[in-house]
Amino acid sequence: MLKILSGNQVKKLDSAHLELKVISSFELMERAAVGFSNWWKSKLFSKNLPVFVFCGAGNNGGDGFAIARLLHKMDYTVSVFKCFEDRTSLSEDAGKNYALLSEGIEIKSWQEFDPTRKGILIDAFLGVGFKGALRSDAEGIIEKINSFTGKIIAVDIPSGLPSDDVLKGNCVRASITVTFAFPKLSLLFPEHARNVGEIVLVDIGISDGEYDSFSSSFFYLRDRDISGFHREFHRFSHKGDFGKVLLIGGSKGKMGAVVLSSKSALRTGSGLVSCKVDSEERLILQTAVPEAMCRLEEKIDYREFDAIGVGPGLGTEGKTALLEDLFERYSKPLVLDADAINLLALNQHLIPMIPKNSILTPHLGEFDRLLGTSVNHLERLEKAFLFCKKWGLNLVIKGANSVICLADGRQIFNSSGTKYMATGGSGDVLTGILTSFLGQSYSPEQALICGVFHHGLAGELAGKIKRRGTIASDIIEAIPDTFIQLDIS
Ligand SMILES: NC(=O)C1=CN([C@@H]2O[C@H](COP(=O)(O)OP(=O)(O)OC[C@H]3O[C@@H](n4cnc5c(N)ncnc54)[C@H](OP(=O)(O)O)[C@@H]3O)[C@@H](O)[C@H]2O)[C@@H](O)CC1
Ligand SMILES: [K+]
Repeated sequence: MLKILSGNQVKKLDSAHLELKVISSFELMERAAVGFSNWWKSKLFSKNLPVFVFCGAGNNGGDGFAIARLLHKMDYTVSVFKCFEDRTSLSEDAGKNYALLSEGIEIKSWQEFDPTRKGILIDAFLGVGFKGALRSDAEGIIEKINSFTGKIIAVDIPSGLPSDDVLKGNCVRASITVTFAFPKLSLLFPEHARNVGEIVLVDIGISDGEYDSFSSSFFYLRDRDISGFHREFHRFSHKGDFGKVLLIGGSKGKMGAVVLSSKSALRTGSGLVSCKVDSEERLILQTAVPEAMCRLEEKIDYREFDAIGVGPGLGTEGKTALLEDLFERYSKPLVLDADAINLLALNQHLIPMIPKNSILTPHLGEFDRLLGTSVNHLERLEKAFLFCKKWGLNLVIKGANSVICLADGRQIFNSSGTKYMATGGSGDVLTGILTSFLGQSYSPEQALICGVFHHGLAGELAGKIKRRGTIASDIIEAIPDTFIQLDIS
């Protein structure tokens, strides 16, 4: 997993890398620009569209000059718009790249830019070196950039966005942000989605091991990380190895939730899936998911099960005793979702009884009900951190870039997923996946890392075909393909 460092650590990481690899900071900037232009090439942007590169005086601007040079070489019509006065001294590497701009590249001042022109704008005005409140001259530049109606692509971070904090002032509204080495923390906050757009991560050759000496509790989860967290099964594996799981949920009018969770547990590989549902409603489940069994007795021996997920469609009315009884009679980590979380919010005295290392999967509304409203995502992350540490629990804050908050304090941002997953039942699918992995003897950490990533990937695969028409059942149908895509047997 990639560590997410703070803006202040970026310079130190760079210096450490330059020392280790004996390359110059100029070469590192060149790698960033080459990485950007390789991504650009892959997007096949039309050469009929002129490219406007807004460059500041620091190294972010230096990236911009280098990108302008490389795109010009690729036969694009490139103009550079200087976001600084002629008397301003540029950072050393920005100065070198400015001097390398070839003749065919038009160089103008930002005031001369006509925002009604057609083209693509590259924002290399301010990067992670932006500090404090925006100066008034910078405000004007950002307003000018944002008045452009075409596509805006931010280099490293949209100008004006602080790398580790919540946006307080004005900031470039990019539709794509191409970020170097690791995604800056603030790119992953939901309140910045309109400024950041799609995130593209460009590798600049800093290996994972080089992050070891930097401390951070934030991580970024990518597809290459996943196979290392999976368990392997062999020829002699039997149904029992794949786990016997129980899902508790489903009440009148809410049976769909447990239908989705149980199907998703089966598609994730569970050997045996049983459901504890209201007995009058059982036919719905048995018709929709014939592979699942119904357990209708009042007092189930929970110890029969390798894993239990509770909450989808459960309802809250008269269900507190069920939860309390479950906590008393089952000691393995549980998956708690939806109404199980709502019940905990209403009965906070039950929280200390939750089996250690259990997993809670609130969406933002459930999170607020459980832990109170937060003014922003940073506060939400802090609340989750304190909650997980205090009670020895794990929690997923669901959303774009869902965050896995582990009991040991690490917070892992997921990279898979799509806007098309914002559909009813998507969370019930995650509950099924997580319960299934726990039942296959994955540790809660393994189950979370694999489960959250596979869930997002299944959504991506379904969304590619169904777009806005994606429904939770499509996500379930795509789960098997995620194993193929990640080459997990
Ligand atoms: N490993 C990596 O990730 C690599 C990183 N690289 C790149 O380097 C970037 C970081 O470069 P950096 O440190 O030079 O700072 P940068 O973002 O250009 O900002 C400095 C400029 O901002 C200005 N400024 C500051 N505050 C301001 C305010 N409140 N309001 C207005 N202006 C303000 C400040 O002005 P000054 O205060 O000096 O007058 C100065 O002009 C990074 O984001 C990435 O793009 C790659 O090249 C290679 C590998
Ligand atoms: K920028």
